[in-house]
Amino acid sequence: MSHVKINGYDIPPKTQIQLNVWAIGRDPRRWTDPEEFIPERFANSSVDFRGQHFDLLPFGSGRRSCPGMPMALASVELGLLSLLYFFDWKLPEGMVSEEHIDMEEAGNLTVVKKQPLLLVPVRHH
Ligand code: HEM
Repeated sequence: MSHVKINGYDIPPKTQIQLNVWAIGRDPRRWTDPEEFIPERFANSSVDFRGQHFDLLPFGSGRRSCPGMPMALASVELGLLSLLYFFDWKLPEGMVSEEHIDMEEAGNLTVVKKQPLLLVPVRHH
């Protein structure tokens, strides 16, 4: 690739660039209440996750985007569906409100929950 200039920044050939998609996903100029868990925000939205909209890039974009996307979608949807369809979920004994769930994050290049999520499954099917 040749030398390019983007937004006033010089990018020499062979530079590796890391996009901060975490920050894009929490940008209040792009998202309403970005820190809130509102999955319905995607229900009637034209923003798609397959790499065509740069507001949301869980699988990257372009020719190096994730080739495992179909497998990832099937695994996540099937896993989540099974957990939600077959079980109700209770807080562990001693925890009275979901506000007590520690949502602190850890990590740097990838982010994980600092404390594991502890819930009690109650089978109902
Ligand atoms: C929810 C699950 C997954 C997420 C969020 C995810 C996300 C990503 C992202 C963000 C990239 C980098 C794209 C870029 O550089 O622009 C990537 C690359 C890649 N992913 Fe995934 N991925 C997932 C699951 C999978 C699975 C299940 C496979 C294989 C079975 C897979 C195989 C790959 C490979 C081989 C690359 C490198 C592609 C390249 O550099 O050309 N991923 N993935």
